Amino acid sequence: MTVLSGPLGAGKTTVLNHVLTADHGLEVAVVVNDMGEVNVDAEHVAQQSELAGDEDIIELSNGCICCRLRGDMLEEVGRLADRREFDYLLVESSGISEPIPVAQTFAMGFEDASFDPTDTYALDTMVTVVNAHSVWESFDTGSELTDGRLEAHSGRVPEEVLLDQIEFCDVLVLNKCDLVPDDALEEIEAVLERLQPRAEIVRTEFGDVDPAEILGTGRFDFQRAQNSAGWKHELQHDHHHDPAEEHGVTSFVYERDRPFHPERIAAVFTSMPDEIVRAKGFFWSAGREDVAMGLDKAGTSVRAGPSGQWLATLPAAQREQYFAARPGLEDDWDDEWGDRMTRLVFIAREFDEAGLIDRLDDCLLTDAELDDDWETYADPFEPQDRRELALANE
Ligand SMILES: Nc1nc2c(ncn2[C@@H]2O[C@H](COP(=O)(O)OP(=O)(O)OP(=O)(O)O)[C@@H](O)[C@H]2O)c(=O)[nH]1
Repeated sequence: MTVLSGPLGAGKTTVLNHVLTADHGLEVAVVVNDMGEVNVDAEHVAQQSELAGDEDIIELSNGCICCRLRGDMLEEVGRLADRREFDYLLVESSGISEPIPVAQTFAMGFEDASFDPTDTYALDTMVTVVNAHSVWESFDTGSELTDGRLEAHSGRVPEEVLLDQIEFCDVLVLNKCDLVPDDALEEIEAVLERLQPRAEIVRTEFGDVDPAEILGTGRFDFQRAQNSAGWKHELQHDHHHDPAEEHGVTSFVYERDRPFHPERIAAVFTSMPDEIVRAKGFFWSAGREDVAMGLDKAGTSVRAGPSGQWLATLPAAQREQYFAARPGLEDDWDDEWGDRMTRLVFIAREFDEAGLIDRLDDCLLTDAELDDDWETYADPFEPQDRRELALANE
């Protein structure tokens, strides 16, 4: 089976229709998840598809298959498998579906569901369809990557969901290429490659993808997909390399073991230039030695705040387990501060890297400030009891 993800209007249904009517010799069943009251998408698919009789298309409306409808989705595809013979299942997720739980549901099943998909289905390819035109416009004008037409979902903004969809997939279909000049397409692809180095990128107009690019590719692997985000790649590999720039797209890791002044760093985070398409990682904010702060910038949306634990705050026995599991971890240990430090990845286009590094360095505590009582600093980040925090969309 193949799952199609991507924001509203990117062209998922167009791709689906193209594949259903293409000549690939496979009998394809379809699941469409639409958030609307009326399932417009499924009607649309049914009209266009020669294969489609009533029973070929399952509609799941009024909920999202990444959360509320996980169990319903499995039960429906279970019934489908009992009822009919077909070769391949195509799932079109709603624009706001987060791809990881959807993939998890199919690859591993879901506790509350009576149907175990792993007996019948094999998740083969996670495809994300992106709208080349809206990405291009966002580069030009600094507007949102998603053309703002998605609703927020589980507290997240559309651009965060889109970044998840890009970072967790096997194939990226860059659709609506007819609306964008060729040289712009190269830059868009260069950014997508930075965000997601592992995915195959396929350019399409009106969803005219070769079915072999998205059906039966054998590309999906849960572990690999989960680790394939460009920012993870940067964090986990040589931090100090200077990759060749392609079309002005750079990525770099900022690493320091001195804490930030909370107000100064918050000011920088809320005013990061639009050229920074993605930023991710953790940082040390003076006065918050109890918690690792996280930074998450997806397009124009920025969040920063408490997001994880320093190993230094764990009981010694538990910490030893981490050391045992991750050789090298102990080497960076500071006698006084343990693993508290900052490590942030930035992926940006046409961008003054040295300028940003200077701005970040200006946020580090000065030698004099190191002697301050950091607890007295005003803290612009959300309180501890809320994991996700708040600089969103200022
Ligand atoms: N110019 C242009 N228009 C396209 C292309 N692909 C799709 N469209 C149009 O874009 C609109 C949205 O396409 P859909 O396939 O419905 O998008 P979707 O991702 O399924 O959107 P939802 O189902 O609403 O979430 C339709 O009017 C399509 O005709 C393309 O490559 N170029």
